[in-house]
Amino acid sequence: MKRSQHLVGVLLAAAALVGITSLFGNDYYLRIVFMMCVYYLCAAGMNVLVGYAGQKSLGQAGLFAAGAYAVALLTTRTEMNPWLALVAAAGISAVCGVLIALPSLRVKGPYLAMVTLAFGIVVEKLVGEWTDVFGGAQGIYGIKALTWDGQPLTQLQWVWLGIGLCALAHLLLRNLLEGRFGRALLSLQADEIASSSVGVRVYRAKVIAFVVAAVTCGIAGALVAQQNQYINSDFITFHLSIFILLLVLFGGAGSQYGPLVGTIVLTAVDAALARWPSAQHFLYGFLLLFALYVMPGGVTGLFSKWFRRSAEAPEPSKAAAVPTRIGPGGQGELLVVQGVTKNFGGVKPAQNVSFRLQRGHIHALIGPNGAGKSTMINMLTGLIDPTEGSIQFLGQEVSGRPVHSICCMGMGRTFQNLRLFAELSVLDNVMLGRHSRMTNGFFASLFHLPNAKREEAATRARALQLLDLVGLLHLAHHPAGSLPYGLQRRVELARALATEPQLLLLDEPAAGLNPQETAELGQLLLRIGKCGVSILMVEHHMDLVMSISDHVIVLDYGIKIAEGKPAEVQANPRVVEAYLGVDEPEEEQHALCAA
Ligand SMILES: Nc1ncnc2c1ncn2[C@@H]1O[C@H](COP(=O)(O)OP(=O)(O)OP(=O)(O)O)[C@@H](O)[C@H]1O
Repeated sequence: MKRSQHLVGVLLAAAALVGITSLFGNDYYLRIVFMMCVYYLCAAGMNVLVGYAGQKSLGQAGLFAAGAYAVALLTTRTEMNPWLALVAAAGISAVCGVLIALPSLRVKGPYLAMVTLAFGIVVEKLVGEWTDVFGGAQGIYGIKALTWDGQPLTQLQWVWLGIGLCALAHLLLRNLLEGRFGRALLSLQADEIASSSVGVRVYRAKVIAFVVAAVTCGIAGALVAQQNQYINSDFITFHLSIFILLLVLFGGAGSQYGPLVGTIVLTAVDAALARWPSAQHFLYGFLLLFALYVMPGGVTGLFSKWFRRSAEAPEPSKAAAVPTRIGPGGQGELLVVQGVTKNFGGVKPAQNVSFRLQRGHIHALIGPNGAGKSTMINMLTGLIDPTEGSIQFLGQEVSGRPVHSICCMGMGRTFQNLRLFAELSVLDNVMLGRHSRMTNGFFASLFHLPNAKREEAATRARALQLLDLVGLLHLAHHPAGSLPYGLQRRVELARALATEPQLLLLDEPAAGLNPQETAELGQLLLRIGKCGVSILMVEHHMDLVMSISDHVIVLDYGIKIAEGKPAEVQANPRVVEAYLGVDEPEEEQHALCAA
C-alpha cells in the first residue's frame, strides 16, 4: 500500500473511532478503549524490540513505571505543567531504555531476557519499598491530569487523546520500520556478524530499539498515572511485563498490525475476566504457550498468507542500467599487511604474514585446508583482531576497528558459509548492503523527511542495478533463503557490492558451485573488476584462481610460502610441495597440476 493511501486509511480509521466512542454513554466501555490505547502504545514499541530487533525483554513494567512515576513526581513535587511532564516522562523513559540496553552489548538471548527481568524486578521493588519517594502500596495521589482549555480531560477526551497517540505511533513507527532502520533491525535478528559486515552499527541499532520500546511504554505509564491521578506499586508487576510481551507474540511479532490485533483481543479478554484475576493469569500463561508453540507468527502470521501479494519481478524499466562503475578504480597500493600473527592458543593460523594488494587487481589467497585463509580475511575485515602486526587499508590502520567501520572504509565481504538474511527478500538483502552509504538519520526516517525519501528511492534503484549485474533481477522479491545455493552466493555478492567496496573480499565464492556456475562466476568477477573494484578471493578451485587472478598469495600452516603471478606460483617448488605433500587429498593435486 502506498504511504499516502496508508496515511489516509489510518486517519479515517482514527476519525471513525473518535466518532464511535462519542456515542458511548458508558464510562466503563470508554475505560476499556482507553486501556486498549495504552496497551497498544506499549505493544507497538515492544514490537520494534522483539519483532524486529529480536531482543527479548521481560522488564517493560519497569519502563511503564518510569513514565508513570516521572509524571507523578514531577506534577506533585514541582509545579510542572502536566503536558510538559508527559514529555519529560518520555525523555526519562528513553534514558531508562539506554540503561536497559547496555547489557545487550555483552549478553544475548535468554541471558538478555534475564537481565531485563532483573531490571523489572528492581524497579518493582524500588517503587514498593522506597516509600519516602514512591509511596509504596499507598502510592502517590494528586497527580495533575492533562488539561484542555484549562479543564482536566473528560473520560471521552482521554480516549480521543489515546486514539490520536496510537495513530501517531503507528504512522511514525511504520516510517521507521519500512526504511533503513527497519531493515537494519531485522538484520540484527537474523545475523549480527553479517549485519555488521554490511555497515550496521549493531549496538547502536539495539539501543535505538530499546529506546523506542521504552519511550512508548513510558508514555503509556504516564497516561495511566495522569488519567487516574494516582499511581501505586500494585500497577508495576511482573504480570504487566508478561502481558506486554504477550500482546506482541499473540498478535504477531514483526508484523505492523500484530500489536494492534493482540491488544484488541487480549484487552477485551482482560476486561471480560477482570473479576477472576487467577483465571486471567492462567489464561495469559496458556496463551503465551499457545502463541509460542502453535502460531509462532501470531494471529497475523496465520492470516498473512491470504493477504500476501504474489512476488513480481520489477519491470525492466524500473531498473536502471547495469553499473559500469562501483569502486574508484585507479592504481597504487590498497592494502598493506605487515608481520601479522594470530594465535588461537597453540594453533597459529597466521605467522608473521606480510603482503601488499594493488588497486585494480584480482588477488587470490590460496593454500591447503586449515592454512589460515579465512582467518586472514576475518582479520582484514575486523571480525578477529591480529595478535601482532599491522593491517593498513588506504593508509589507515584497520586492526582494532569495529567491523562496521571497516566496511565504511571500503571493504566489502562474503562468507565461506553463507550469511544471508534468509527471511528477507533478495532486494532487501542488497538494500541492506547500502546501509552505511545512506545518510538519513533516525529522525529523518521517523518523520519520513524528503532526504529519507530520496535515499530510499536511490538505494532501491542501485540495489536493482546490482541485482541486474549478478543476473538476479527477476528474483528481487523472493525470500533470499528460498533460492538455490548457487544463486544465494550471488545475492551475497550483490550485497557486498552494495557496500561500494574498493576491496571486495570473497571467501570461497565458488564453493558448492558446479563447473558451469564456476565459469560464469569467473566472468562475473572479471566484470566486477572492470567496474573499479579490487578483489581478494580465497578459493580452492584452481582453474578459477589461475584463469582470472593477477596475483596469487599462498599460505601453508599460517606461513606465507609464495606470492606472484599465477604461473610463477604454479611453478614454485614450495607450493607444489604444500599441495602435493603425501598427506594432501588427491583432487587438490590434480587440480593444481591441471591448472
Ligand atoms: N576461532 C578459532 N578458534 C580456534 N581455532 C581456530 C579459530 N578459527 C580458526 N581456527 C583454526 O585456525 C586454523 C586455520 O583456519 P582457517 O579457517 O583460517 O583455515 P582455512 O585456510 O580458511 O581453511 P579452509 O580452506 O578449510 O576453510 C584451523 O586449524 C582452524 O581450526
